[in-house]
Amino acid sequence: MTVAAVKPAAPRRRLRPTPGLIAGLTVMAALLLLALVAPWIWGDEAEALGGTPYLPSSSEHWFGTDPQGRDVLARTLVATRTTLLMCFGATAIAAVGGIGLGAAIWVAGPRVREIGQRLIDVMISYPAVLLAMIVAAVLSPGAVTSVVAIGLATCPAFARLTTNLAANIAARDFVSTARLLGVPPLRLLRRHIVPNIAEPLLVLVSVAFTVSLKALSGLSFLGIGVQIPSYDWGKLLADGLQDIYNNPAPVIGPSVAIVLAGLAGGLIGDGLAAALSPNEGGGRARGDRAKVKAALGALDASAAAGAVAVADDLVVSLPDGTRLVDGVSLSIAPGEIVGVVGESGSGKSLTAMSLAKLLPEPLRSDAAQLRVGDLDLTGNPSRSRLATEIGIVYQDPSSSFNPVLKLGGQLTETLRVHGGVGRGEARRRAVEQLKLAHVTHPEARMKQYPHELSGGQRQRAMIASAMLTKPKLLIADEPTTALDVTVQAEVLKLLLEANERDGTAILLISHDIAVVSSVCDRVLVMYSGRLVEELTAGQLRAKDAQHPYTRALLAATPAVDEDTEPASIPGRPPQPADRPAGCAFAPRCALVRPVCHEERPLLRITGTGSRAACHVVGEPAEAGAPAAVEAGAPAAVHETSDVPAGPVLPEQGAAQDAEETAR
Ligand SMILES: Nc1ncnc2c1ncn2[C@@H]1O[C@H](COP(=O)(O)OP(=O)(O)OP(=O)(O)O)[C@@H](O)[C@H]1O
Repeated sequence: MTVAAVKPAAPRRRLRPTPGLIAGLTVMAALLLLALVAPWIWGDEAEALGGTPYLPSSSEHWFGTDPQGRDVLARTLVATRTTLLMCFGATAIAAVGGIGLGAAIWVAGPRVREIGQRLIDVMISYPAVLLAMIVAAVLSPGAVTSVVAIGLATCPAFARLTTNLAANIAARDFVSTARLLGVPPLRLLRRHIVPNIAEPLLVLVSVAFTVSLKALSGLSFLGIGVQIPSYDWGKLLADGLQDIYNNPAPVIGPSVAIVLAGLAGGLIGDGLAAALSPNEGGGRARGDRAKVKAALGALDASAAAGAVAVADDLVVSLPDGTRLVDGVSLSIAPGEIVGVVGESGSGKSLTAMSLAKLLPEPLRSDAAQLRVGDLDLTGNPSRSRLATEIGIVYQDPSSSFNPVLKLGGQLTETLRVHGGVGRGEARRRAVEQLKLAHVTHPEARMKQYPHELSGGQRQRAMIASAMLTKPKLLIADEPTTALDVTVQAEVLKLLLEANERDGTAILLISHDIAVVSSVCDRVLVMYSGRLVEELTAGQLRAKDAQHPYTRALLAATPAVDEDTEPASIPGRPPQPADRPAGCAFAPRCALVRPVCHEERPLLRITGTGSRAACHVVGEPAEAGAPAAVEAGAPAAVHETSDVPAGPVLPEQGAAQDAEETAR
């Protein structure tokens, strides 16, 4: 599997500075300049004693004088340095500590993560200033104590945002791919998670600056912040308050300064949030569904010796024992293209992800046998072998690649990390694969970010990436669903080319019966986490399906070359937790018998050579019994013979193909 990247790079995003951002940055730059020069220019004036205390505003002292007769304007300007230094210090502690804490919680296992998140929630529910006041009161009051206290009190906000954003990014396809590549958690965090959550964290930094400013000024105002002879704006505000009813001038200077700095922080935060919007780019062309069919032809079934992938009695379950995939057995021969169809939630993706050992937490898989080649997936298989022997193409090309890394690095990483291939050779092979995948300007693409490619080009690049190590098994999970139909046809053609060229077996998951029946050799039909029928693509094309569910699916598929209206399947599949004891399809099946509610039907070879899990298939049709579906239903159901549960061996699949050919 070939995806993740080598060198983190700054995201190439279209920065659209808003007037607010420009204003905020300008004010902040002016304040920073002031912080730099004010102590040199007005330092002496600000410290000079001997003046008249509590002087009102005058041309000599714009904001009057303080209780010691010092010029308040000069002191306000000089206090800029201390105030900003404290704010930046507290913000840095909050950001570094909070992001570190959030990252540590995310990297830790699910149990620690849950406890950590609860603790953060509790910490956040206490106001930061209150927390800081307690810390400042317990330790001796002073500038450093206040900075540490406010920094620590703001940490939980960063920690919570980090864990939430990390969890969000961790669910993305490119992170799954990196996990498949065996990237350790810390590296995953540094390379794939942090760069992708940097923008919202940056916005939080500016918010934290404003929060720190208010909190630190508040602590100094209350007398538990900066202590004499040091002073910040909060301390100046407290000094001015002593005679505010007679002489309000001294509070104006520090008040204006606090408002200005707070406003600058807020404007920068809002401006950054608005300006840093990613450019997904790429419009979609229009097309015609018929071209999908026209562009594609069926392939001959592979007749190789040993299965390249086997799942025997695969169960994927939730921690409470609910079975999301319930006893699926399948096998894929080398070079074979096996399709998996079924309604949404039928367990297609979880079955496929089990074969890549990429189940999301907290799901677990159990199987009598689960392997790809000789790689036993029930244990702890070599990550390196997993990465090179299994390729994955995801549904959404926009989330398949890490958006902040250039394609070149992402394409070459597996070869370099797991194949021991040098940088130059890895790039050469990546460019070659891009060419094979008909990616335009492959050399230039290597230097581009994913968002600079159209959806179709990205999916081609994804296929090139997945094929770089010449995997034994390529899992394509709805690879065309997010694409326009004309691009769909080209992408499917690419998969076929890769299959023909390298003999890679493909597990193709799709909602679209037309797609699987034109591309695949064999098709598995899933319903409610179970395999209900297994038939050849030829049988599917001929609408020679046996299971009432498959026939209903066929009838519900709109045909471009027929006038018949597609028939919808009444009802909905059961939730995995409410799956009925007998046949899961029974509540929706027009051919249902009492036995269907009581006994789970086993997969049995039918008279046509397919395998169907149905009590009714093979039984003589009852007089007057309603057809399962109006359209696409065969004239009669065929005889069946029981077969033991377990994966269909390649020989069995080949026998079915031979049988079909003979017919
Ligand atoms: N991480 C998860 N936690 C809990 N339940 C899950 C999780 N992932 C999937 N499921 C549930 O498992 C069942 C099978 O999901 P799966 O994604 O395999 O279905 P699917 O056939 O691939 O559906 P779709 O075509 O919509 O992708 C569904 O009921 C789904 O809600």
